[in-house]
Amino acid sequence: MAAAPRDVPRRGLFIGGGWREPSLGRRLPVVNPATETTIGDVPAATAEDVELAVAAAREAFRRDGGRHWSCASGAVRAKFLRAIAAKIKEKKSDLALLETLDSGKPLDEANADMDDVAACFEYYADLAEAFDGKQRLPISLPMENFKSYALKEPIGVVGLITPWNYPLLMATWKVAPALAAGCTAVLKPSELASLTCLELGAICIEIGLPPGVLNIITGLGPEAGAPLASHPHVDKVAFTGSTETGKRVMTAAAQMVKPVSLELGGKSPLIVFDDIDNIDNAVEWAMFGIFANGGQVCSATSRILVHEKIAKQFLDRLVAWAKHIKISDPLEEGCRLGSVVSEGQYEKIKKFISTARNEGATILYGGARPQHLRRGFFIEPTIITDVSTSMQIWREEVFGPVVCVKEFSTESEAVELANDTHYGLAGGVISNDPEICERLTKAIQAGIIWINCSQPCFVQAPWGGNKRSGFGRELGEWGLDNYMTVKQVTKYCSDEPWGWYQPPSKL
Ligand SMILES: NC(=O)C1=CN([C@@H]2O[C@H](COP(=O)(O)OP(=O)(O)OC[C@H]3O[C@@H](n4cnc5c(N)ncnc54)[C@H](O)[C@@H]3O)[C@@H](O)[C@H]2O)C=CC1
Ligand SMILES: N=C(N)NCCCC(=O)O
Ligand code: NA
Repeated sequence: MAAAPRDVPRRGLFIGGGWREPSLGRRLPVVNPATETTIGDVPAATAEDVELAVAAAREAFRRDGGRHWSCASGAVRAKFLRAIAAKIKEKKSDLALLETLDSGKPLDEANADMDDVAACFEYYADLAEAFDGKQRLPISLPMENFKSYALKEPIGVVGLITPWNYPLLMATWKVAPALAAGCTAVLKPSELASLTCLELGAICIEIGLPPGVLNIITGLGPEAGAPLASHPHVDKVAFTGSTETGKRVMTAAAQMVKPVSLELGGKSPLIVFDDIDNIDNAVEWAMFGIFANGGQVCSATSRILVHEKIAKQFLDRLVAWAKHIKISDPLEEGCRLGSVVSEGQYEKIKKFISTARNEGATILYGGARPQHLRRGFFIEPTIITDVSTSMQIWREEVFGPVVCVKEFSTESEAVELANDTHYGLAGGVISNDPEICERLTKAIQAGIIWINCSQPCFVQAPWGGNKRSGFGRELGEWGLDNYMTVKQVTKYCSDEPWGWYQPPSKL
């Protein structure tokens, strides 16, 4: 069922509008995690290539005084963004297939991701267009001799470093607003899943994006990501990934006083109250919150807090539903749980499960490789109970299909448990009582709150976290602001002298 290697295009680095072999000539294998087979390779960029990519982006930013890109009207840039969206739609099934082969995610999910990718390019095309009309809004001042307005300008050359869980979608969340704003960019996708990002390079060629506006360099974090984060000619870095790497990126950027936005890990809570009418609806959202994309979602609701009155019933239903999930080769029809992304991630998840067991938690369901799958990095949906707040499984991000469940008896206990984490990306509340929902919305320390659901994601709404989940917001209008700088313009509009100093005395 796996595609033969010939189905995976062989690409170079995408720099200055064309393909380029990496300076050191090295390539990295592409592994299909569902079959453990090598299906192709991608170039491994190093500092020399980063240098070339940043230079190409800089040249594109300034070319002809920015007339064709950075200073062009939003409508000009919107045209290119719409052309990219149209190509994504045209190539949707090929792109989704590559995404699945590279990452192990169910094909249905990869298809949905491609819809989201196209929608994101379209959304930022609309914002780019609307933006021109919103520029130079006057600022009211207390002195009528002065007139002032704010000019939003593209921040410059941006470095975009992205993860493997939604490879093309996470890149798009950055590329689309950055380009809409008039920035030029160097994208560094994750070495664990780079194929679809390289195909975005092919699309840029097809639609005639001006050379250097977007550059795409695949390679390892320390070799290709680090020199990008620390580069003196990169004006801003936007990063999504682990909290550890986020700290490194921020440290590197700090040396140049370079702004960063960081979308990092999470350990998000989903709180289920006992007033609900339909336990199965709650269970389904709880499942979607942790088993979609194999739980490899930064906002996964990986800690379920359930009211003690319904805990037994909830867990019985959760196990019943979990047993029913189709776990298979991700290309198989109806698959709902594919493999995790890599052997490293597989080993890491298994270690989390064994540590939970050793620390005294109960593996209520799952916890192992499914018996019918002999190859591939598959892990059963895993439900863990008897969890205490000092356990690793309560505290650390697993990034796999593993959820821990804890009971609570009062609302204030639920809030305390929900906030008992260094992270603050998302949180969910399932309750029939609007007042409970309202109180919890305020009480949960997180950047995203879901009420009676978990994980829906809309390009129009802000996305990002607090605490050690990072800062800055992607998507919506906020996503555009990430790539803009605000310039104050103030004009003195009077013929009268300012009158602060005494004029030199006349003879
Ligand atoms: N919050 C999220 O969205 C994600 C969280 N993770 C978590 O992180 C763990 C480790 O996964 P990784 O793939 O290693 O994530 P990572 O955070 O190291 O990788 C994210 C991106 O950063 C790049 N990178 C790595 N080191 C860098 C450096 N020193 N400077 C600049 N860029 C660098 C990587 O090449 C990749 O493009 C996972 O097990 C998971 O728990 C992983 C991916 C996404
Ligand atoms: N597209 C959906 N459903 N979710 C996106 C999650 C992005 C993240 O893990 O940061
Ligand atoms: Na891969």
